[in-house]
Amino acid sequence: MAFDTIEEGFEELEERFDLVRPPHGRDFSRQEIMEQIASATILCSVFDIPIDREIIDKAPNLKLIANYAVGFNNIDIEYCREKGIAVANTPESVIAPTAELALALLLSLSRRTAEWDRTLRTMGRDLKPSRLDRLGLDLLGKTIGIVGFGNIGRSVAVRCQAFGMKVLYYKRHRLSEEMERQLGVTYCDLDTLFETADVVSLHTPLNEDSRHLVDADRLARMKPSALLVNTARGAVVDENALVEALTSGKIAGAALDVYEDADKPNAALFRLDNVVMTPHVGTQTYDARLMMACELTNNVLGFVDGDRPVAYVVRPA
Ligand SMILES: NC(=O)C1=CN([C@@H]2O[C@H](COP(=O)(O)OP(=O)(O)OC[C@H]3O[C@@H](n4cnc5c(N)ncnc54)[C@H](O)[C@@H]3O)[C@@H](O)[C@H]2O)C=CC1
Ligand SMILES: O=C(O)C(=O)[C@H](O)COP(=O)(O)O
Repeated sequence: MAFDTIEEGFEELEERFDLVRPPHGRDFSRQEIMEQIASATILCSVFDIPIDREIIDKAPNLKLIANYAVGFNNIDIEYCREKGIAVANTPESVIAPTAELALALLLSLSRRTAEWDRTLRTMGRDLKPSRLDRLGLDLLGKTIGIVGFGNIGRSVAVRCQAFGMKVLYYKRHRLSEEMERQLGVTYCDLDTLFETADVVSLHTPLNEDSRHLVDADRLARMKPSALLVNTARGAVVDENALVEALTSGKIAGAALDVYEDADKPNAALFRLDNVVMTPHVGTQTYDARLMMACELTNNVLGFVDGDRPVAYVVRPA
């Protein structure tokens, strides 16, 4: 699939609206948005540019913010409510790709594929591992604890069950026992989850309850053999505490797609071999990009025409 095919997802927007787009291959900067937004009624936003009061106040005609992401921690939701600005996101298209990346990272960490790749490239054909070098971890029979059991968390659960893992989950509002039975998952409180799981995978949005949900105390509760996977948002984890836990052997490893400081990894992480890292690429697939474009377009058209469901985070006033 080529990039042009992804563009098809935005075609109806191009046809219907006076669309102001950034140059091919990059996003508008914050400054550019501030300069161009004065007459806009609809803003299509991306997760890494905060849509805060300062930007919103520059757009007196703004009626809808259509986020090109499911996570909306980049948007001042309360201020949108106050101003009667609707907000929509793209929940459907990100589920499978993000769940797949969580599994890709977990497998890379548990089987040390990134380490082996680096070593093999360095040593070349001379590499002949001894039978006890860099032993990995089987997932079969292990327990995964999923924190935040929404669309992506559940999708990760199903994939882990296919690997023969037991699934514990935590979310703020427990599922019914019948639903837990159907899904084959067990609810437990956060501390028990961190103490019991062989793998902890994070899938909460970033909100006031989840900021630093994984702190020094929770990391200290984990088994020394346990692995942490974060494809949610960087600030769900206290990254300094994580570096300490990884360095001191409190936990065995971490697989990270997101980072606390504007998605830039703490420099210490680069020196740790028990860490696998990707640069926030949960939805970096052709399929996801096309679907996200279609979902965003659908939200905008549904808002304007009122003829189809829209994935609202904040409904129109
Ligand atoms: N790495 C990447 O590229 C991507 C990251 N994400 C992140 O994943 C997050 C989850 O996405 P979805 O599963 O689609 O969202 P969702 O809304 O379907 O599920 C979120 C779940 O977390 C629970 N939750 C909310 N606050 C919580 C808290 N403080 N403590 C514990 N549980 C809490 C909710 O009850 C719900 O079960 C997004 O908000 C986004 O930040 C999403 C897509 C791509
Ligand atoms: O959906 C979310 O939430 C995400 O984190 C995004 O999928 C990230 O998407 P891009 O901004 O990388 O397009």
